[in-house]
Amino acid sequence: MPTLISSRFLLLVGESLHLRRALATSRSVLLHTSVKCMSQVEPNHGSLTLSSIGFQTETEAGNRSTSNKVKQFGSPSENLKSKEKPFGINEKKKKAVRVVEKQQIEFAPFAAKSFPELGLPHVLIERLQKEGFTVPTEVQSAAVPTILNNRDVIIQSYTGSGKTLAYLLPILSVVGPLRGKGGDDGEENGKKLGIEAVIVAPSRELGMQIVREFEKVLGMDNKRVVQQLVGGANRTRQEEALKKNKPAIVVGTPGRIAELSASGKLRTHGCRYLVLDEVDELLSFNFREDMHRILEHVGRKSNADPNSNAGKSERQLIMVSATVPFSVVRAARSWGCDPLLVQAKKIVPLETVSPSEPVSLSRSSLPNSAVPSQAAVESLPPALKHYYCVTRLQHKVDVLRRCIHALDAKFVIAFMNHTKQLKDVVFKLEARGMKAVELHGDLGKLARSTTLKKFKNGEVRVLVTNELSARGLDVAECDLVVNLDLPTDSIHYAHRAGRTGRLGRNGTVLTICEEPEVFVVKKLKKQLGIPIVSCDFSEGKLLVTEEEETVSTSTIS
Ligand SMILES: Nc1ncnc2c1ncn2[C@@H]1O[C@H](COP(=O)(O)OP(=O)(O)OP(=O)(O)O)[C@@H](O)[C@H]1O
Repeated sequence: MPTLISSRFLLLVGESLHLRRALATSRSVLLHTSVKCMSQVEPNHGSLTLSSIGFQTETEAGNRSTSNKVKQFGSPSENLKSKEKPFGINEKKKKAVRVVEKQQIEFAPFAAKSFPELGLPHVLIERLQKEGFTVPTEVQSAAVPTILNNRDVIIQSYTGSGKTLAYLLPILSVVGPLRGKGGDDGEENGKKLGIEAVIVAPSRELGMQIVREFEKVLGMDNKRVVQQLVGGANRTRQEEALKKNKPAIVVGTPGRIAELSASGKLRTHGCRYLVLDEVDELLSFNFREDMHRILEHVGRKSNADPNSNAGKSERQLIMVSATVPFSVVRAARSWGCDPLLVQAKKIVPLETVSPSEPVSLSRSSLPNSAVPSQAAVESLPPALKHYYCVTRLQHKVDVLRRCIHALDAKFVIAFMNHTKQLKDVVFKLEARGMKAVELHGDLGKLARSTTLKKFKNGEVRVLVTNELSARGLDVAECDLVVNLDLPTDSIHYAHRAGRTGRLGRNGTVLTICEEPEVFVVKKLKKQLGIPIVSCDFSEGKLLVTEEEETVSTSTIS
């Protein structure tokens, strides 16, 4: 039975962060369970500065816990101070979190111009430079120091804004061969510590992409520090690799991680970081059981007395997505410890987020509203152009082809809702001399990765796919996304659209629909707060036909 504890009561009695964590972790709150105390939120404290939450540079970065094996970076006096406090956040800083007044966040490191400003270890910065990463994105500027300061977070920022590095860098600052001076050497009294970071992603593709991002930063020599545990791959081989390589970081899908954990082949009780990437998807009904196991076991000491606070979760919880409905906020409050919401230029305590002010794209709060939510816009890359074109069902592929020619798009992702129809579209495009390929969950693992490779290296121009590719797929060059079928809601629209315009690039999104579906597009337009302009294609050009816009003829470059 869930134990319901009033957050107001907790705050009134002035419990320590440590106690809050213990209470939070001792609750047996089911995913999606509505926790009553959540309605009793603190008054709005406004945004926080990084310094007010204790942001420090490499020489100061704090430790999470006295019992945690990770040592401090930096000065001994700072270390000593931190050791006296649970979770490395001293009382002063804790207070600052509680009483901070509304204030604009305009100064560094939100606008950090280089990675060294974020307090990362030197050796890690060198690796980043080698890989061509020199300037952090805004969300990285906000998230890296916050995570380094041991805070539980939800990271919300638009698609393609670099959220993966935003959590990967602070983890690699502490775990593995690129860690800072005081980081964890992966051993205690000569014994290997085991898994120190678990990263969960909702699909194999996304899991593998995250592994590639880790490998990019780690470099070839250190690849074995991270291991993928995705479903569909050979489980025995994964178990053998776990035994042989003793990775410090695993990245996988909920099913496989939960399976290996239940069989005792994956020991994560001492784990320090739990990352839930695309968290809103992970908290969906499909993953409920596996996620429950993961949340209950990762970073939880197996021999801890359930009635005692000692040995309770020391893990740091990091939740990530471009779309954060209120269910995620609720889950973070239940499973995390005083979590912060980290966005590109803003950090606020989660307590200040209420259901009526969604973080972004809350299904429940944006039904028929004519007023776009500012937060909703934050899920989409700012440089995207959105169009829709009305046609008959049988002409959709023809419109797609004409659009590709008009925009001279080179890397096109076309979304449909049903797997069966993908083949037909591929066939029609190929028949008209346009290289296309289908990608969906019914393909085997090998076929899926071969298909993706072909698309990424430009062998095929159009990837015809379904919702599988809507989240996380990172093809920098993708310049056009087409909805051949309407997405089910604004969340799905945002994730599909986010496959283009990545990291500040230009991109176009075209929704091809039939006349009776136009009202859905108009609804999406309102919910997202973006112009989705009616268009047509003629003589190799895109013609804007929206009445309320100035009717103009334009070629989009
Ligand atoms: N600071 C940076 N400088 C240059 N490239 C970067 C930087 N940060 C991230 N990237 C690159 O940008 C691309 C997009 O990053 P990433 O996939 O993490 O975005 P995202 O916000 O997680 O997107 P989505 O929400 O769609 O999953 C990746 O190829 C990544 O390597």
